Amino acid sequence: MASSCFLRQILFSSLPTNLPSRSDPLSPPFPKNLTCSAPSTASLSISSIEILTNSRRKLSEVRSMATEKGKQEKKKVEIFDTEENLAVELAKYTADLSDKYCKEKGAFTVVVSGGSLIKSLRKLVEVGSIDWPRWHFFWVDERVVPKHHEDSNYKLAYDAFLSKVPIPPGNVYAINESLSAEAAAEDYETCLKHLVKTGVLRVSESTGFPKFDLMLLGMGPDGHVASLFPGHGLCDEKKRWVASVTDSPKPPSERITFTFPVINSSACVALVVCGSGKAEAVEAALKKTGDVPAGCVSAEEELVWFLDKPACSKL
Ligand SMILES: O=C1O[C@H](COP(=O)(O)O)[C@@H](O)[C@H](O)[C@H]1O
Repeated sequence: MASSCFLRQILFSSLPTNLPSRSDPLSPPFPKNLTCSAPSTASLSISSIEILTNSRRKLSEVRSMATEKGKQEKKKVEIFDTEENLAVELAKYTADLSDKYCKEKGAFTVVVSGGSLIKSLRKLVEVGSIDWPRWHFFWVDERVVPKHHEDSNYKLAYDAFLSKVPIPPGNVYAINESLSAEAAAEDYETCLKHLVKTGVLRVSESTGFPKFDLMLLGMGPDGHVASLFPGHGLCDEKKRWVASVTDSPKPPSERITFTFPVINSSACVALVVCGSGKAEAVEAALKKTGDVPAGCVSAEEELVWFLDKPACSKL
């Protein structure tokens, strides 16, 4: 396949001259002082990115350098001609992982964000072979609003997805929105700890944080993931599994969010980003032209960026 492919290589260590550099005045005003609290074994040093094109899509694959433990995490960037194609491939990717984990361990633990990701999951409900009763469904972040509120990530997922598939209600872990943000975060963390004890949720051997099978994440135009915003101190959280936010720059201000150590202990992470409005943040995350939370995301086994063409227009 590679022979019929267009191949382009970008070396992260020496950026192409036609692309804005870190100090370029046209670069987005992303903070430069963000540090990530990824577990030590997930600390990565990206060496290069290869972009391959076939008739249907571009496929780029980033191989990270070895982690401290010598294990190689696989990074891929998949670029699709249209959001429709992206949605089809995202459904296949998720269904394949569901199949693998349901066979291997009898359950599939899946985490979703809110936002535009949910629309891109629409093709999943059409996949006939998924063993839905074995799914356990979580949110990487949630707004502290009633479940019927327009801002609720639960409502978004329920209306578009959960109401259409037979995941047992007992396997859907929504937050207790009657609590304060702080108490709701504690409550969710307690729930995760209980699921670890009962064997529903495994724990990463290298980090001690819960290890979800798949995390499906969106990214905001400012490069935020979950409710971890650029320059916010929570990006540095090292101990808590779930944290509260009371000063979210994007309304509503009260939220709860998984922390980076939890996100980055996942077996697989799919970062799904569409639209030209996010191209600068994609560039910042992948080419390190700015410090954005999305650039701190990693996975223990595989991280895949699903991008449409407008979102990768600055790569
Ligand atoms: O506030 C949030 O925003 C992000 C990104 O949303 P998008 O609509 O720009 O894709 C989302 O991933 C997060 O879950 C949500 O709470």
